[in-house]
Amino acid sequence: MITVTNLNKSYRTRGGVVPALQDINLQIEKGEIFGIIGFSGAGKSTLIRCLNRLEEPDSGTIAINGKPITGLKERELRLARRKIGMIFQQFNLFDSKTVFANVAFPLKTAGYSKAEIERRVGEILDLVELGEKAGSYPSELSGGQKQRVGIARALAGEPDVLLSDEATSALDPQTTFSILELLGDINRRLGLTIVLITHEMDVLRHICGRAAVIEGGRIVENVPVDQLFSHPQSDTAQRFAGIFNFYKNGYREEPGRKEREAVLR
Ligand SMILES: Nc1ncnc2c1ncn2[C@@H]1O[C@H](COP(=O)(O)OP(=O)(O)OP(=O)(O)O)[C@@H](O)[C@H]1O
Repeated sequence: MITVTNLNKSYRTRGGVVPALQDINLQIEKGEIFGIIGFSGAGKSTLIRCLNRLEEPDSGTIAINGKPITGLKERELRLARRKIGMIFQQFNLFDSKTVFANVAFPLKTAGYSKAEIERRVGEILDLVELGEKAGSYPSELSGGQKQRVGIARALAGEPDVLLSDEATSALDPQTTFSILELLGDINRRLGLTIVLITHEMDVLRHICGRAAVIEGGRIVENVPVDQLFSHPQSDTAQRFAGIFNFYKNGYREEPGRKEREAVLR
């Protein structure tokens, strides 16, 4: 379970202080797939990056399975982060390393034995159906395959939580669907808690049970996804749901998916 209490975060820039998150309170249950939506600049990435302290909160607390993340010293934080996997829109793979070496990397730095690394990487590559690509380099893979490597690397250390920062935004609809299927499957098989930022209502509807809507650094809605579509309350949710329903009801031949996403950004 992830518990966020009274979280605040602002950025200090040359132009002044930018409040990015204000008084965030959130509870995400173990094994849940939890969505975060909001327009560009709303604070989604800041929130998800605070969960593993890639961004340092100004105040408030975050606990994962009862263990506080905030307040940990450097070394303890490094250990805690091993149980929090993360995947990114641009995959963030090492281009000069093979698929095997990319997935093995976090295990090596965590001090796993060579035999254990061989076993674990083999297992996890099979799980993401990339067993035959172990010796390939990222440049030899499709976008969907690269993201599968990203997922495998994030899962290698057997995390409790997977954070996904727009992991499917760079992928075509069919590949997006296959990555979502994979995440859903991993969630079911491993009981992994997944926190997922998305701009795509299709993604939210397909995989998330509950979602928070962020507006101007504040959570303005935190409800089951069905409710977000049927009874959107916030301005953001109404616009997301409205645009989604507009296209769903037979206007698909108008602008394409990319234009739709542009509208949502
Ligand atoms: N490193 C930074 N320095 C200064 N301001 C920042 C920084 N990162 C984010 N911000 C500001 O904080 C606010 C929230 O940004 P954040 O990236 O969390 O939004 P987002 O909802 O993830 O947006 P997007 O969908 O465009 O990625 C914005 O006003 C943004 O300009």
